[in-house]
Amino acid sequence: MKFWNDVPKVNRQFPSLQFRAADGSTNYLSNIGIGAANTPYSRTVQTNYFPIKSELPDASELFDDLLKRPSGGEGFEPNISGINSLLFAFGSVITHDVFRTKPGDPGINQTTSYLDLSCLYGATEEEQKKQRTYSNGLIKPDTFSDARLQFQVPAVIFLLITFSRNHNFIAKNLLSPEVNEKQENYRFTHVSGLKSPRLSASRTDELVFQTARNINVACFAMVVFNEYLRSILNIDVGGTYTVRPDLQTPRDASYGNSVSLEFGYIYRWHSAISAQDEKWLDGIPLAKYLTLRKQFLEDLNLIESGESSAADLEVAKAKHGRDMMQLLPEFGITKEDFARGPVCIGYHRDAETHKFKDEDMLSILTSSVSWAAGKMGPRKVPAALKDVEVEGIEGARTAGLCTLNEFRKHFKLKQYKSYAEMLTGPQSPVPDPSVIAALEKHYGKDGIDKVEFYPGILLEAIEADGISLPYAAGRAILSDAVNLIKNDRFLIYGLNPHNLTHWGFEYFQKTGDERSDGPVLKKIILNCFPSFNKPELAQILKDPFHIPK
Ligand code: HEM
Ligand SMILES: [Ca+2]
Repeated sequence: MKFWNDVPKVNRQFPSLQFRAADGSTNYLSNIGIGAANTPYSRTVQTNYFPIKSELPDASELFDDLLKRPSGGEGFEPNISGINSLLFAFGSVITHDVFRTKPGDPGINQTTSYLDLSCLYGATEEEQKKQRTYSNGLIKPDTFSDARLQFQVPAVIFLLITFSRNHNFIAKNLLSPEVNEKQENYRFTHVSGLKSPRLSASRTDELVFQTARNINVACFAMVVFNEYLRSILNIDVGGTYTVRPDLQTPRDASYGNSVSLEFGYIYRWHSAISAQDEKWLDGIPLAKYLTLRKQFLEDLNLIESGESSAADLEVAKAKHGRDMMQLLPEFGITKEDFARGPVCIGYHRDAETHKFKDEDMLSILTSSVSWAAGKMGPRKVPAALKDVEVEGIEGARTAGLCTLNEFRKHFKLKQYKSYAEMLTGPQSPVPDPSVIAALEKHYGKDGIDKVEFYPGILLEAIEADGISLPYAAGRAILSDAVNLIKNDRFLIYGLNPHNLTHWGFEYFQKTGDERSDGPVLKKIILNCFPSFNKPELAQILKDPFHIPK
């Protein structure tokens, strides 16, 4: 038995497969498709609740009565933990990295179930190609792949673009003489006459691109561990306690990861949107855009299912293009902006450099640090997101998700016996009678066991600790984070100097830089905006997801 156990029975490390596939496949070789883009979501909780769908509450009325934040700034209350809008902008980058529900088919995830910056690099080979320059491992400046994000608040886009700049910063460093020649023995280039590998220019590009991508994803993961998860758990961001799974023993698991439908709902944190971001949302014609997009995607589904022809595809694309062009002026976006890739509302790329202005990016990122995130709970979702939420509620029904009590049972939490119990918590010792009345209207007088997982998960009483999430969400989110990270072989085994180079191994870590005191996001921003690398900026970014005291 002793000898038998020495060799892992499912081999998890494969030195020649040190780069991620564009679509996330081959992360776990015993099941190469697990977590790949365009595969089914998994289900976490089994349900015994199969209601007649037509008898369920009307989703639009549910939103108006239970989810909608009173408008005009009245409904906003700050989150007591002092967290800011930037935390949720980063949260949005994370959630869109792992959830991209197929319109019209909520069981399918169109992106990779791994934290791999798929919103930046693309979630398929085809999408990735569009991001690359195919020269020296660089990607196209200041652009990103996932067009869903272009109608999000600018902080989300500027965070993603910071990681785009970080990629090119890394790629340039890998090819510098200090790294490529001195430290890595011409790992990336061929120099005739020297003992260096015979690499073509395209092989150099591929090696630098993929290595830079791995280092960039390591940086992203490090912000998740060092700043994001610590802020969520309310652990001192400057402290030494680590939540890095690759430093814990045993470094095991890696079954590959397939995110679940339920977690895609748990992470819909629209109720935390800041008052400033809510105001911004009210100023854009989001509903018009979503209607256009829905029509287009329905057309695409008909084509995919064989009900329409390839010629119809061209017609649908041309029509969508025309419709979008008409809408652009309302968003303040020019045709030139749009032609250069996904846009950022209110901001323009320079015609020559194709880059956003450093000042614009930093102004948004630093303002978001000082904007309070919202308190969660009933009636906290900005009205502008009504269509998104109605679609969400209906999608959860189509997918046959469980009830709130079934979800709680799975996570070994007590099952509620009444609406009052569900709404009572440290921050709401006396539940709001009008919320109870609305629940009775929709789910019946004693309908607690019928409250659907979604929107139920948004309505529960919120916790007093961490970032004051609703109870079940706060409990479950950690299970998801652990699986997401511990089942990714690149994060568990791949963060080493052999895969990432010695320079890269130092760069992604909190203490590997000359600014050893700081969080990783601060380091990245200071590196990517060198002319703004000043003590004032460093101070603002020291604890980037909390409002400065
Ligand atoms: C003002 C900011 C935001 C806007 C305008 C927005 C908008 C949207 C829209 C339009 C959708 C429908 C799916 C799609 O993207 O096409 C969506 C879904 C979603 N949102 Fe947001 N959102 C915002 C902030 C956030 C934040 C802060 C989070 C979490 C930290 C979040 C998490 C999600 C998740 C998990 C989904 C489901 C994604 C999927 O399954 O495809 N969103 N949001
Ligand atoms: Ca991903």
